[in-house]
Amino acid sequence: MSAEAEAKAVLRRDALLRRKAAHAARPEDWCGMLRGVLSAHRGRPLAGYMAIRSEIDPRPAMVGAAAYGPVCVPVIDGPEQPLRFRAWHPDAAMIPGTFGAHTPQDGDWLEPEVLIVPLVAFDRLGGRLGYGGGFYDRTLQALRRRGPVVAIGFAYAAQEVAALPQEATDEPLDLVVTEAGVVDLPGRD
Ligand SMILES: Nc1nc2c(c(=O)[nH]1)N(C=O)[C@@H](CNc1ccc(C(=O)N[C@@H](CCC(=O)O)C(=O)O)cc1)CN2
Ligand SMILES: Nc1ncnc2c1ncn2[C@@H]1O[C@H](COP(=O)(O)OP(=O)(O)OP(=O)(O)O)[C@@H](O)[C@H]1O
Repeated sequence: MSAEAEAKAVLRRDALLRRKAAHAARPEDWCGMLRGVLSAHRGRPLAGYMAIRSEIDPRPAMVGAAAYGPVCVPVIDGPEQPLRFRAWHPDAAMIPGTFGAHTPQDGDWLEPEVLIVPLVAFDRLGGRLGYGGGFYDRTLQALRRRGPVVAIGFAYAAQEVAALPQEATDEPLDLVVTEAGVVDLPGRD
């Protein structure tokens, strides 16, 4: 393991503990800020996600967005493969997917232009730490080669860390939204 990967493993453990505590505290309106940000992107194909464990739940914002345009959620194609995205709507039949996140039982495959990205930790440069599969890095790299995308990290404010170690394959977030507001990313303005 590289030094960066080892440092990430330590940060991941600590950030997951803070995420758990934030999730257990059940903030009253955790999704209003995300809804506000997404209102600027109405009608564009949007990828959400089905929350697992203590992830902050974007579903209320996805339900809102589904009234204006296509919404999809990630499906794992295989290890070391970019994610694929299947159309989702509030009544879609869901089945358990790899690693526990639910995925639509059937439906069209979509290419999102706006993505709500789950994460374990973020920093103020748009750095993101996930579960370590590299899925979103590969996915954002592939999507950005094809056209402009907006990657919106969604997290509890408690998941912020001072600085994440950067690996060459890390794909930055364009924006980070928490239950408390839009995080200022000075390095990305
Ligand atoms: N809600 C949600 N959906 C998502 C993701 C996510 O982070 N959150 N993903 C984002 O990529 C993909 C799923 N990727 C995941 C990859 C690993 C683990 C996981 O639990 N890993 C174990 C270690 C597994 C191992 O090493 O064998 C762990 O962290 O304990 C979870 C999700 C696609 N869908
Ligand atoms: N585009 C890529 N091409 C090849 N390898 C990659 C790519 N993106 C990531 N990886 C590999 O995947 C490993 C895991 O990446 P990282 O720790 O950044 O995952 P993560 O962003 O935390 O996970 P996830 O996105 O699945 O939630 C990296 O160490 C890297 O070797």
